[in-house]
Amino acid sequence: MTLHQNLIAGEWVGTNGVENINPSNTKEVVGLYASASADDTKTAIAAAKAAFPAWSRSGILERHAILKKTADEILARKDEIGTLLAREEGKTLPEAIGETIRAAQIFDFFAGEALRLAGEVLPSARPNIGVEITREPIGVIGIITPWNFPIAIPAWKIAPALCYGNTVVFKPAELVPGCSWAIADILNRAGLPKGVLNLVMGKGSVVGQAMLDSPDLAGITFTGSTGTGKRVAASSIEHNRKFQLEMGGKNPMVVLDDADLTVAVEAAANSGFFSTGQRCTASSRLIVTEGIHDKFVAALTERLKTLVVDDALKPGTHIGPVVDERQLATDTDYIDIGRQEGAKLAFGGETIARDNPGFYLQPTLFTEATNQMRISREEIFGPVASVIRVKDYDEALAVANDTPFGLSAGIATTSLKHATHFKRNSEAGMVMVNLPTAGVDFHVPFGGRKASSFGSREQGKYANEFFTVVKTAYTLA
Ligand SMILES: NC(=O)C1=CN([C@@H]2O[C@H](COP(=O)(O)OP(=O)(O)OC[C@H]3O[C@@H](n4cnc5c(N)ncnc54)[C@H](OP(=O)(O)O)[C@@H]3O)[C@@H](O)[C@H]2O)C=CC1
Ligand SMILES: O=C(O)CCC(=O)C(=O)O
Repeated sequence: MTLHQNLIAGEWVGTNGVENINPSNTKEVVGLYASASADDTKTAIAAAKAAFPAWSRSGILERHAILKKTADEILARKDEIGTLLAREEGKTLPEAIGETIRAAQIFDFFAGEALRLAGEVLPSARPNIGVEITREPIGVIGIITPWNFPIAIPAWKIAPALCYGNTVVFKPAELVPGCSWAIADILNRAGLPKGVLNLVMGKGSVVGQAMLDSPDLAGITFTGSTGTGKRVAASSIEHNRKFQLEMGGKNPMVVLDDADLTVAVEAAANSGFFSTGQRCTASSRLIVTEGIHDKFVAALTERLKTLVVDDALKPGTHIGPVVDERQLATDTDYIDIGRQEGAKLAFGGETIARDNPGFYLQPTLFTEATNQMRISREEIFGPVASVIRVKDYDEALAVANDTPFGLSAGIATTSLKHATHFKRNSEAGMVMVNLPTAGVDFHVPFGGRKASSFGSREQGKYANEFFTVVKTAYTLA
């Protein structure tokens, strides 16, 4: 089997490989991917540092052309890369192709942004002096990504980093190196100069830790668990560098008495269970007012019965497998915790055997949950959601905001008054009205509040707040 190597200083290197396993069929090896050492990581950081002066002064047409070429190739290969994504992560093929198209759109967007780099010229408060305000790249950026969006999250960190003139050391999650290798290969062939993007696949405890320990990274952008996020924060404070964290969510979906039942059920099914619930924007807290509660639970349960859990590549599959054995154990542990806490198991709760050995779990719905239970407070990251019954809108809003997290929040209602009030008063970074809590656009800001996020927003033009630093220059005329 071909070994997919790391890209360090423009060379493909690495001899030892790790098997990338398909969670839909654990007998299938998707590919063999190199595993970098701490020393390889230091070499990659040194290469990025050496490449920074030239890349930071590169022309905007060069940056535009490379990002555009990358977007075009990803789009042209969407079926092939989408299939790879589905095989390595387990989301269904339509979801995986959709994510691949989104990655292409992100590269395309930042190809355009490279042509729109701008500053400001202001008169000084003093006569005969001009003031220029510009944004400069910050240096070498460390990018650490999770397994749940193997191409979109790398794209939305790499594309702006390069667009604004930074160089990159990129460590994807060891579980899903395939799509990241494909991006590095495409960017390399699109003409990115040596050392500007370095791919270091390998373990978080080795490669990721070597990045955290380096004094030469000017910034780290991270998406993943709260625990690792805190390590990124602590090491960044120690090394005086910028950092940006996207971590967990415990996103509420409020359903009011006046909701359109079909809209509410579709939004809840999508938020809670599509992509196997493995989205930081997933909703696992369905907060439902008394008048619609029983009808909503009955309709959602009927909807869950129609969802097919099977191999990610099989036509007709709605929910693919859980990503690996460890995450499956987390999910089933939480299902046990929910039962012990006294929530009522309304649907699912069991692992399922399919033709191929894989990590298949029924979509699982609890009712009679309270917002104090652990299943309502901790991120599960699987296809498990609970219904919390509330009296009215005011209580629903209070429960929705009563969480350590603040990434996304949804409401299903036909009341303009409640929708407007919820948009203003939800303590989340992203609010959805009559839409799932997950599934965001590629060109607008993404991020949360409280324990969900730290630092400036990702995506869209707001990405420049992290990837650049402002300079104010005064000139005597
Ligand atoms: N907000 C989100 O989008 C996500 C949230 N999560 C949450 O996190 C839980 C655990 O998932 P998990 O994959 O373990 O998340 P992690 O935070 O461990 O992984 C995220 C990234 O950090 C890397 N990493 C791990 N340890 C270190 C370290 N010491 N220094 C630097 N980098 C490191 C990982 O590498 P490697 O994988 O190679 O070890 C991976 O690339 C999930 O159940 C879910 O609750 C998970 C993924 C995404
Ligand atoms: O909801 C989405 O489309 C994005 C979610 C996401 O980025 C995540 O789960 O990490």
